[in-house]
Amino acid sequence: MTGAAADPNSFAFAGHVGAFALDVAFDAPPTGVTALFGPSGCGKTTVLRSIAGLQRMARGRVMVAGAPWQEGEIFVPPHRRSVGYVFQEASLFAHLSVKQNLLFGASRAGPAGAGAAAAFDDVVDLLGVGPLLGRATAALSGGERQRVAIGRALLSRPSLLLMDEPLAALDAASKNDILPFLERLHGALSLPVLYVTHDMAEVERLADWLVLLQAGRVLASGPLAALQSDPTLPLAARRDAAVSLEAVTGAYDAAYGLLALDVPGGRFLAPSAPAQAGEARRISIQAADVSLALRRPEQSTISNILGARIIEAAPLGSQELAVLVGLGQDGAGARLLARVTRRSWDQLGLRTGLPVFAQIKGVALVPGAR
Ligand SMILES: Nc1ncnc2c1ncn2[C@@H]1O[C@H](COP(=O)(O)OP(=O)(O)OP(=O)(O)O)[C@@H](O)[C@H]1O
Repeated sequence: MTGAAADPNSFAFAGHVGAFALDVAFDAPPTGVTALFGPSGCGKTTVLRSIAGLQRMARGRVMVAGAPWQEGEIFVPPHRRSVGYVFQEASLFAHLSVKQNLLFGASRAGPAGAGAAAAFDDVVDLLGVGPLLGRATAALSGGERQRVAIGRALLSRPSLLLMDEPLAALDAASKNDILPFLERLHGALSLPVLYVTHDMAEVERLADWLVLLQAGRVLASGPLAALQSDPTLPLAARRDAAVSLEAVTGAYDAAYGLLALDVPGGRFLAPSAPAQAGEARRISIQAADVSLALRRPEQSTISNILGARIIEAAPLGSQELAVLVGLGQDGAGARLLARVTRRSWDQLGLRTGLPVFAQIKGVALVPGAR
């Protein structure tokens, strides 16, 4: 369970809550968003509560930034753990204004000083809550309440931010309002965030690292793209199975509104608003939009046709396969999933190690700057 070299965060719990058995162990990188993803009832909230010390499992180990919060006889009580906790429903103090709610968070961070004042302004800016400071919390929308709750959690200067489905209670419009703030947060914070969700679109927009949970166990954990592209994991069987890749923008073709996006081993073209070259952008490619050919197709309407090599395949039911390909002649580039029928697999004689051409029908730019 050793992760990144610098102060990895590691978590392990085993025990029961009522009849539910939990047995998990995973690491999270020192900064960035780790999504805990899995079906309802798989234990996501129980894991967060155990990390916060609100739940004590029979066995547990919690290391945050190199400090033991739980290990053997050590059990740091919840109020001594440096966590910010954001819940599905923002629990703000109704008798306090927005500013007073935020200051309450800051008061938990220790003595106020110049640094604390700067942090207050930064957090207010980051979350766009400046215009709300004088308001009563009853006068806020759901999305605004969540932004204040996140701000309050951040101002307590936590070593770890826990977010339990912070968008689940919001309607689609409020969700879309708040996602850009979360994305900004992602870029600006140098602390680890554990983010519980069962919405894959949120994972794709916000997460760098993924922990897949199922029935109280960890199915897999690792970098987002590595888990998304693993044809043997349940993610690959979803109709919306997709791989997120970190691309760098190239030239913009204004005549056709197409942006070049470079990834290791290949270049994609995607419809886009004008963009500068040399910017990091996350792109998403759905497995259902990737097909494979033995020869480079000519006279195709598909403009993204890249040389690749088959790395691995796994059955999806009885009629289809999830096929992992690596871009480039040697297959060492970025990895994509292709959903192909068993019939095509047999008729083309596809197999591991075979060079192919991947035809990619749709390349989506994931919203939000990376
Ligand atoms: N206090 C409790 N007593 C008994 N069982 C509990 C308790 N808390 C949780 N459970 C059970 O433990 C299991 C895991 O619950 P948990 O809330 O961690 O799941 P989850 O993955 O967060 O689910 P959801 O996505 O629906 O929020 C569930 O079966 C739940 O019913």
